[in-house]
Amino acid sequence: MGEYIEVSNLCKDYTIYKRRGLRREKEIVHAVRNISFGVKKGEFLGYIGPNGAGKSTTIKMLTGILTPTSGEVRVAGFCPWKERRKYVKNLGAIFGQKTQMWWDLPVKDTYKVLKAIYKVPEAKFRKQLSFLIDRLEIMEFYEQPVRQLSLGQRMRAELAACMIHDPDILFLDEPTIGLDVVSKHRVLNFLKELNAEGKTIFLTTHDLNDIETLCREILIINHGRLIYKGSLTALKKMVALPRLLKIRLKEGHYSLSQTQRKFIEIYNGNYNEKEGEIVIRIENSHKPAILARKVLQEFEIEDFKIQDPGIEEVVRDIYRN
Ligand SMILES: Nc1ncnc2c1ncn2[C@@H]1O[C@H](COP(=O)(O)OP(=O)(O)OP(=O)(O)O)[C@@H](O)[C@H]1O
Repeated sequence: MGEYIEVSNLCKDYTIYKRRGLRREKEIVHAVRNISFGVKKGEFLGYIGPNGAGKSTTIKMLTGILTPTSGEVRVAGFCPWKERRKYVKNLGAIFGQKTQMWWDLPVKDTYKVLKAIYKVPEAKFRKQLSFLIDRLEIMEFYEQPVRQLSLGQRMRAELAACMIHDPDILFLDEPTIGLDVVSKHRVLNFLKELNAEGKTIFLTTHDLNDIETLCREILIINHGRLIYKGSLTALKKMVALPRLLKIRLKEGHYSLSQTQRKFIEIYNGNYNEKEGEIVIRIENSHKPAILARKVLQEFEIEDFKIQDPGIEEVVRDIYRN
């Protein structure tokens, strides 16, 4: 195939034990079920799916932390769990929920330890470190122990840590979790820059706006199965959800008459009385112009707009199937 990341028929089962009265019963959880896909070098791939879909399990197998129940994976020519030693030189990984840094060490010492672990030559280390410090604005907390950092600072420090050895591939499992707008912006810009320079990035996140900003390709996983691979634009076309008509009522007209309520009901709309906002899905059977005219006759309107469904809605619709 010649893909940079090649995954074929990948499966992972976990065995769990559940108590049933006095007996302990064995149960198999099929976390990843027969997944196959390929990723090209330099791609920025978004790996998304609802809670418990199997995202982290997949990333753990791709980074060699977990051995699959069956199936094959090749990343940059390596089998991650069999050739982990050699493989990690090419690899940077972040698991947003856990830190990979040493809690009591100052940030700068963490980087020195990593330099030694990855045997990074001094000159290369200095160059890479100054690049990371600059882009991720690390200087302000460089001397502080990791445990004193804010979440946003820690995530930036963490991102730098996984890149000390300048790897070609990054696996990022929720790298923007809990970040404020400013920190997040910084991290996303940095990832964009890395990708533009040729790094292959595999990103997992629940933040679909991040995906929309960054990823050309997405994979969607649900109940351990791959249910979509392709571009976001193609996905939106495929799902083709109806557009939304959003109507804001004039202040003082938020409490609706019987007829107005009936109107909303007929069009299967929703009404938020606190905001004075009506939302109606424009189904194919509706003629938008006629619908708009009727709305204008029926309500005292401040403003209205027609919106395409956002990525959130498109993906939610896919998860449902
Ligand atoms: N160590 C484990 N032992 C048993 N079951 C597990 C283990 N790790 C994960 N699972 C189960 O496997 C399934 C997939 O979990 P996984 O963590 O891969 O999902 P996820 O898509 O990353 O979810 P989230 O978005 O919530 O992080 C879930 O049903 C989960 O309960």
